Amino acid sequence: MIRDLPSTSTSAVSKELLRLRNEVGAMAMGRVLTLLVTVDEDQADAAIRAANDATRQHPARILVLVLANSRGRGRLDAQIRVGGDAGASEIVVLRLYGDLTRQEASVVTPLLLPDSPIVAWWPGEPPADVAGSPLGQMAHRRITDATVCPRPATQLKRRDRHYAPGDSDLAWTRITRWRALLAASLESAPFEPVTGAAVTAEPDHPGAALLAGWLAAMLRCPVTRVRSAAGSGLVSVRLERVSGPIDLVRTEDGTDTATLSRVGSLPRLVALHTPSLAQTLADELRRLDPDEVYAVALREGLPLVSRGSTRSRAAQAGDVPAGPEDVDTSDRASVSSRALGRRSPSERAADEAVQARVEEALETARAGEVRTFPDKGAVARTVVDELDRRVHDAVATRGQAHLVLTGGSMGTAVMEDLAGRARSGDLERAVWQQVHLWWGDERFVPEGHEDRNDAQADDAGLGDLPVRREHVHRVPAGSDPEQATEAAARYAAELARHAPEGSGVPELDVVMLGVGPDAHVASLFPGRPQLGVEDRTTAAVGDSPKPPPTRVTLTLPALAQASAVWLLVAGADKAEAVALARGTRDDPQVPASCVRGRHETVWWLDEAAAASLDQV
Ligand SMILES: O=C(O)[C@H](O)[C@@H](O)[C@H](O)[C@H](O)COP(=O)(O)O
Repeated sequence: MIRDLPSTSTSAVSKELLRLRNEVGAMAMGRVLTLLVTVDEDQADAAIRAANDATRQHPARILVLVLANSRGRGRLDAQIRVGGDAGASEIVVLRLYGDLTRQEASVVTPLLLPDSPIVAWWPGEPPADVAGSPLGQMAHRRITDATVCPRPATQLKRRDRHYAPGDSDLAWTRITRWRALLAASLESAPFEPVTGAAVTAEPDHPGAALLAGWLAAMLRCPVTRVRSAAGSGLVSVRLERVSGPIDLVRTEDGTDTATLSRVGSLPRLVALHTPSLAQTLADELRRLDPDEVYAVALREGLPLVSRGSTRSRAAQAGDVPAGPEDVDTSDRASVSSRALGRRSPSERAADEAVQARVEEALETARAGEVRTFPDKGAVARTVVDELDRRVHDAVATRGQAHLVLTGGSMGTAVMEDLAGRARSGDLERAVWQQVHLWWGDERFVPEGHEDRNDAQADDAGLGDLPVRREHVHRVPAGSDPEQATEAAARYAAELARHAPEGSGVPELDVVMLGVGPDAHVASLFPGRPQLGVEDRTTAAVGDSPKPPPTRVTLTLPALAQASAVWLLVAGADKAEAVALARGTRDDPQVPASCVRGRHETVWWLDEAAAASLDQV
């Protein structure tokens, strides 16, 4: 049934909806979500069809706001579709004219279903700040589609800059099958790390960019984007491993299949099931919780992806597959997704099962791995072993390394072990002379005062390290609490002086953090305002619950830029804090739950500090 309401009002539309509900029956009560669609006139029909098809599995009220001519008198033309081709949904098309085109939120508010989740979808170019837009602020989930926008790379940068939990993009949804196939390919022997990856696709392909970002975040290895010809879409992915590459290469015969080849097994043909717009949207509507893996791929992985060469040059160099492997195509008909028609629920469930395993692995990796040792000394020795390796890697690749030290007894234990190795000649001088040392926090007391973290490091043997004096970056000292803010600013300026263009801190290779019994890290204490600082790399602390009261600390944005965050914890008095921090995430009452490295987070624990972990 279709009911047209020209030059109407939202209250008239609301009344008509109610009348139709009674006329058409109780099915209207089965709505589980409100889908808000904002679209220009020329995309309206396609968007309505896709939204209607996508909600066949999720009965919804679909409010389609068509921004017609923004000039002239304000007017609202409405059309209500229920039953028949509207399937299990009810569709309300609202054509806005004049100044109404700038009042989307006030037009739709009276038509929202009470107590039902709201999903906003922009089939065309969305506002720059999606979550901050009037409709974005109303929605629990916000769906954009960089694929259909001009300059997709710019769109992804905006998605990152204005990201809020609940955002996702259909370019990401479309590569679900590629992600499932790649994840599955790593699920069987030989089990070995991926040492590098290359994603080949046409220039500015947002799905390829997000796929590359996901690989960079998940595999924590170098990932390169290789450019194929314009219009070639997403072409292939290569995962490099010691035993040989895994290649997923789309076939070029239009059957929506790919060849998956890996050392030790015959190349096989797999269906790609490239989803239609409606299927892609339906996939997105199945989940109302924030898609954190998308956020990781977009915000942490994508910035790590490097720009490679063209496909032909990379293929000549053997860095990417030249084309699909020769495979036995006799059973192609049974594999092509066109032959399969829509994916069977079991196949979709299988994909999702693999995705869930991969995402669980990713989440564990992001929460941080735990390494437990008999005692504090063993923790310190192993930390220094690994630290020396990281320093060598960083100096070998970038010519320098930046380490952030911690105070406390763990900080002292690490420094004592380092100094011992320096005195016995076990620290390679030429390498460690390129190392810069910083502190994660400092007590704001006079220079040389025994309470200072750097004074305790000096006492532990810092001067024996083959580190240049000018590379030891001490937080400015003082005694007047009023000067702590100025000291924090000077430390921030010193960090910025050694930072790459546009960043506030140097490329921090390893940040070491002690954890207090209250789960504080650096001088970020539970519930304190410094945890909320987003626009500075350092902050002054005036009333530390742990003496001395005045301090300077790195902030979470600074710590979050670290490649690796190592939490060094020993002692039974920390066991509860460790369990708490590992059992939650980004809780300002648990500062240790708010820090993680871009590539790695490791909890280095003695057995006493790990004692409560198995009870989480
Ligand atoms: O500035 C500080 O007060 C210390 O740096 C402190 O934050 C320390 O790192 C933790 O309390 C863990 O101490 P332990 O290393 O002794 O466990």
